[in-house]
Amino acid sequence: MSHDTGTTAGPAGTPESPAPYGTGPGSSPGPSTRKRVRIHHLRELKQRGEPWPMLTAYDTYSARLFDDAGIPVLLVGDSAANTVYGYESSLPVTVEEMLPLVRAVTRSVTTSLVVADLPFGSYQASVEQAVTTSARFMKEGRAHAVKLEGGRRLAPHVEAVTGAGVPVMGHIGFTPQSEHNLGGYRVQGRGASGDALIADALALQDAGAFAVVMEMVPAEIAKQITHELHVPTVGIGAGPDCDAQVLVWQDMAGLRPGRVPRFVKQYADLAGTLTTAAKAFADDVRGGTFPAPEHTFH
Ligand SMILES: Nc1nc(=O)c2c([nH]1)NC[C@@H]1CN(c3ccc(C(=O)N[C@@H](CCC(=O)O)C(=O)O)cc3)CN21
Ligand SMILES: CC(C)C(=O)C(=O)O
Ligand SMILES: [Mg+2]
Repeated sequence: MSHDTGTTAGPAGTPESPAPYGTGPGSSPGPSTRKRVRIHHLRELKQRGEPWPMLTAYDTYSARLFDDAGIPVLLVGDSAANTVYGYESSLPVTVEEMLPLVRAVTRSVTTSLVVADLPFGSYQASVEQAVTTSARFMKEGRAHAVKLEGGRRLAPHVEAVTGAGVPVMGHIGFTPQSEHNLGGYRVQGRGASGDALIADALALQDAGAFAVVMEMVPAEIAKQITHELHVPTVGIGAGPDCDAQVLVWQDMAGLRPGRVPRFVKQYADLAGTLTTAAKAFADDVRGGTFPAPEHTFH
């Protein structure tokens, strides 16, 4: 049985109720004219063949900027383990560390749909644990949806969480929380394992997932899965044929120090900009030119 019509997406979208986004590249309608992005809008974009962007966000200023820039979906990723907390991998981050970030982002947006990434160990143990943790992210974090990693084995969890009224985004391919089981940061679904990946994607859709992230998957497999699913696919290192693309914002904006994965495109050099600004501030303070009269109260 398919649960994909969902109970949380509201009335089905019609051609007469266009999505708040999807008016072409570079479109950025003003905040006052935009309504909250809903799951049915994302499916309408898929039906129209219009790719959409997703970015991570972990704090208020970035969330407000991306909301105003017309990014329809923001993910409070467990990549916060790396980008916020400085852990070596995403495994150590906890629900207690993620919840305040989710709350900060949902408090800051008017339009973007906010997805909370469930951290490692907070949902795998049982369907009950998955429902309980998801409810915390909705109730305390005010998220609009949750995301969890895993394929067929997690289908019962996805079905239970969806049944509880919480939209679920799946995540297959390279799933960072399973790094040690997968043998490191490697492309998944090459050769014969491509069939397993297709089965995973279909199982998540049948369990009620409203979208499926595919990370580090060969482009041909990602294209096939995208055509077979009626819910949107979101690629990260999964080629150009996914319905949507996601990047970690500090990777995309060049804030992350050091080498970035092959799937990242850097659209800015925030690391260079911030370093230059910090050095200029330090020089001004040391040289006695800051604060100037205009920064001073009398
Ligand atoms: N800042 C950040 N960006 C991410 O994309 C990200 C996180 N953090 N944290 C959680 C996971 C970890 N992810 C990662 C991290 C590293 C590679 C990586 O090093 N990939 C290499 C090797 C590929 C291979 O061996 O085939 C690459 O060049 O893409 C990939 C995904 C994706 N997620
Ligand atoms: C990269 C995305 C898909 C993610 O799971 C994260 O940021 O944690
Ligand atoms: Mg994640």
